[in-house]
Amino acid sequence: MSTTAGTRRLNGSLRGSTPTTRPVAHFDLPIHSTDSTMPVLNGTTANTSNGVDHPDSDSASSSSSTTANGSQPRRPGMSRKASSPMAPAFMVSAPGKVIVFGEHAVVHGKAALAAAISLRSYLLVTTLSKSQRTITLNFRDLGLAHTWDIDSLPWDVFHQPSKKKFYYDLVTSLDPELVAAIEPHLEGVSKGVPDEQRKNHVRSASAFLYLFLSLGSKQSPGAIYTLRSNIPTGAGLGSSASVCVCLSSALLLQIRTLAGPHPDQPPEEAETQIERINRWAFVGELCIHGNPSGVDNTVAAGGKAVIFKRSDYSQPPEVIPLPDFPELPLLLVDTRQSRSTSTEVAKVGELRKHHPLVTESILDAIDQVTTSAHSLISSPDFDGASDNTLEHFGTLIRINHGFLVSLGVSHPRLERIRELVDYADIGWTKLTGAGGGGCAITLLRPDAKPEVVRDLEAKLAEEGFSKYESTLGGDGVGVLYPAVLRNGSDEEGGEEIDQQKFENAEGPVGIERLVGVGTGTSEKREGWKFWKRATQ
Ligand SMILES: Nc1ncnc2c1ncn2[C@@H]1O[C@H](COP(=O)(O)OP(=O)(O)OP(=O)(O)O)[C@@H](O)[C@H]1O
Ligand SMILES: C[C@@](O)(CCO)CC(=O)[O-]
Repeated sequence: MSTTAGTRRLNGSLRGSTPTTRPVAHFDLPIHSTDSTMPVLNGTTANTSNGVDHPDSDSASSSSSTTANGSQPRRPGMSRKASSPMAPAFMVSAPGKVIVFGEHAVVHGKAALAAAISLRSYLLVTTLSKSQRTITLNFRDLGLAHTWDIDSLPWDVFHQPSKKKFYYDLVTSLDPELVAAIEPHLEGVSKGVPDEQRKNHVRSASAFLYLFLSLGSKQSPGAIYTLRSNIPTGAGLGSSASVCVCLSSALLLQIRTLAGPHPDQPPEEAETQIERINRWAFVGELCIHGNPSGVDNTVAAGGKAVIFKRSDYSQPPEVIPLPDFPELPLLLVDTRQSRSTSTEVAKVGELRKHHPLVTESILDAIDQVTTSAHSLISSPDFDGASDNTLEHFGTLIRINHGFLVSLGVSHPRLERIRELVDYADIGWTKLTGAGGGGCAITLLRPDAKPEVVRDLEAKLAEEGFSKYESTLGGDGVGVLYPAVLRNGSDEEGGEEIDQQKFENAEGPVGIERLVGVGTGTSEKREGWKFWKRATQ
């Protein structure tokens, strides 16, 4: 199989260039919809005061609180129809990822090889009527619901001429003054929720607010941002990056700065849109992680598989798309041991500080492993199904895991998965993502007997591990605008994905069945459009 070998510095065309004309979305985004059938979500406005939850107020429970035990809060009410919303509801979706080679090393400027998975996050944006001046985060998986008054947010700080960033800017670090301006607005988020859980809520809320204040304005329409994800949180599968790509693309669409996606869109133009989304998703990742490399959001935005390297953080990364990344027989197993990426990344940072030479050698060796894998799949006679190729690839997987153990980012539960696979002698295993728990990938030997694989899977289940079905190398960020799936003919109209249906969809299968894109849906339902990464 062939691979495109050309390295491109993404963003190059965007960096520092101020477009003379403001790009207008090819999207047909009506600002003042007259669609009176659109449900208007009203429960949000009455319950806020300067964006702080009122856990003891009756009304707050419906819109701006998180239940103390972390269970799903009651959703924003849908009881009353007011004036028409400012725009129809729309949905965006982005995939998670697996890192096949190079996690952690990539934070320190080395290469990584990563691919999109078919587990995805979905964000429904429901725009409110003109009089409703609030924004609500309704992040169902976390049980986070919070509402802010738009007018009470620190626009003056974000819009100072020396601070103001534009949608086409390259932002590579958070501005401490802007972070400080947001902090008071995070104080009311999920008060009363246990500390560990609350930290997750605050991280997600801070990513949202930073992006909303950077990209929006005081005139932004009120909206409800409802997120559901089929990617397990904190499992190494890029859940945070997928969420950040959804937020970034939704906000950029709302301010009409994205062209497409469109089936006839020239690849270079699609690449520019992906990059624009990716840049702001990285800013969201900075809020959640502290020190991300950007590989996760790059894969979540552009999909497929890539080699990624960022040696200079003030510059865009080098990204080499791998359009013909092979369909590898991978087993994806979750330890169900949650951890935070920022903690694991910090551990390696500490190790590097105390043992600079040794740590640098390990990181260099991981780089060699990634380079070797890249050369293998780029070679003209590469055959992803041949025994020799898989043996070579598998050995690299095993070696990479060993280095990650040396860096101190494995976990006894990850080692248990590896041990069980090694005993069964059916493949090569490594942790994927940040480690410290999370997921492992196993590349199965071509001659692995189905009954042995079945026995292993049963054993893994018995010991409390779970397994995910996922294909690699799928689409990146996509849009369903408006949030209507056209199942039948035009005369029959389409099925609208409204707030209630989205919130009530049961589990991953129910969500995928409703939205029509993801692992269990063999083909995407009509209406979804994806920006396609240029491959040359
Ligand atoms: N479904 C979700 N809804 C809202 N926020 C989420 C969701 N999933 C993840 N997050 C945010 O991302 C954080 C977890 O990110 P973390 O990087 O630790 O895990 P990950 O992205 O799954 O793993 P990795 O970075 O190793 O791939 C959470 O604390 C939360 O702030
Ligand atoms: C551990 C890490 O390399 C991968 C997390 O998916 C962190 C990063 O690249 O940001």
